[in-house]
Amino acid sequence: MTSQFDIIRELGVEPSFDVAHEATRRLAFLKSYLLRSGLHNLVLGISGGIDSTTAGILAQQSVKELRATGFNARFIAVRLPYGRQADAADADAALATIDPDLTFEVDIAPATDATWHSLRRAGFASASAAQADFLRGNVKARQRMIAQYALAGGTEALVIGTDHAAEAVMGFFTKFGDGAADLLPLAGLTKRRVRALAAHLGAPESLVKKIPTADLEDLAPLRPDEDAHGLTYEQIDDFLEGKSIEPRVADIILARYRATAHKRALPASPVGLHHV
Ligand SMILES: Nc1ncnc2c1ncn2[C@@H]1O[C@H](COP(=O)(O)OP(=O)(O)OC[C@H]2O[C@@H]([n+]3cccc(C(=O)O)c3)[C@H](O)[C@@H]2O)[C@@H](O)[C@H]1O
Ligand SMILES: Nc1ncnc2c1ncn2[C@@H]1O[C@H](COP(=O)(O)OP(=O)(O)OP(=O)(O)O)[C@@H](O)[C@H]1O
Ligand SMILES: [Mg+2]
Repeated sequence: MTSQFDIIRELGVEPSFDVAHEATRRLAFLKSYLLRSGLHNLVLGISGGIDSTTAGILAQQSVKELRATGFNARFIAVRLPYGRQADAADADAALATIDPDLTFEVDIAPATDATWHSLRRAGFASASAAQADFLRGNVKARQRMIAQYALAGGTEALVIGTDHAAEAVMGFFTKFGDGAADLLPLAGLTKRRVRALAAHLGAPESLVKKIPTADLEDLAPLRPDEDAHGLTYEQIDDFLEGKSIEPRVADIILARYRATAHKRALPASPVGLHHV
């Protein structure tokens, strides 16, 4: 049976955290991977949340440092609102901090709505309005993936993902949506460590302290992730940092980890290598 300490090891959460060291290590990772990839650019969706702000600052810094060595590299930020985004001002603040080489804004509403209407026309009916809203949320996350990969394909770029240990342990991402990426510079970090890294890199305090939200549901705009988890990030982070955890909390996390194993693995196949 998988234990708290197996998960800590599997997700690569370090026993101690030195913010300056982590910033340097993660910048070095982005630079060396991009250099060896044969490509030149990095693409990332900027939501106005702290994860994409942090990854965006790292991405912009990494291409700047590569350019200083004579390698031609750029960071391409993408705004991907579904129509009008309630916290658009936070996305503007994130972009002002990151100062990307290039910014695109792609509205995912037409593609999301067209997919949904075609499904309905084909006879697909969801069980309830709440289920429809949830499923449409995952369609939004996958439309964001489609837009980022189209931009990457057309600009010799790699797609950055923002998954970190606190989302990975809960499987809190859309499979092949925001879970799809080429590089994960925040891997292994707890949410509080992402915030510490963001503060170290100069992110505004309002974003460092912002309430995390997937913001995928029309029926619950800006719904805090913690509502969906039924747990706080403090509890999830304590679990991942090896602290002593209330058994009820540990049981919820262990159950989520087991139920979402397929999202952290390659697709299952009969050749046996990729079973979860
Ligand atoms: N045992 C198994 N083996 C292999 N595949 C399995 C499987 N069980 C389900 N599946 C597949 O996985 C699918 C379900 O996964 P998925 O489609 O991802 O859907 P699901 O995990 O149900 O929903 C995604 C969750 O992630 C949250 N999210 C999404 C995007 C961003 C963020 C954020 O933090 O910003 C959070 C979202 O709020 C929601 O709670 C199933 O429809 C099925 O196709
Ligand atoms: N409206 C959006 N515009 C652009 N990218 C988005 C948008 N919503 C989500 N994304 C992308 O999907 C990723 C996953 O969303 P997630 O909510 O986990 O991260 P975040 O918004 O950056 O931070 P937080 O989890 O604290 O809200 C984001 O980091 C971003 O790359
Ligand atoms: Mg968010």
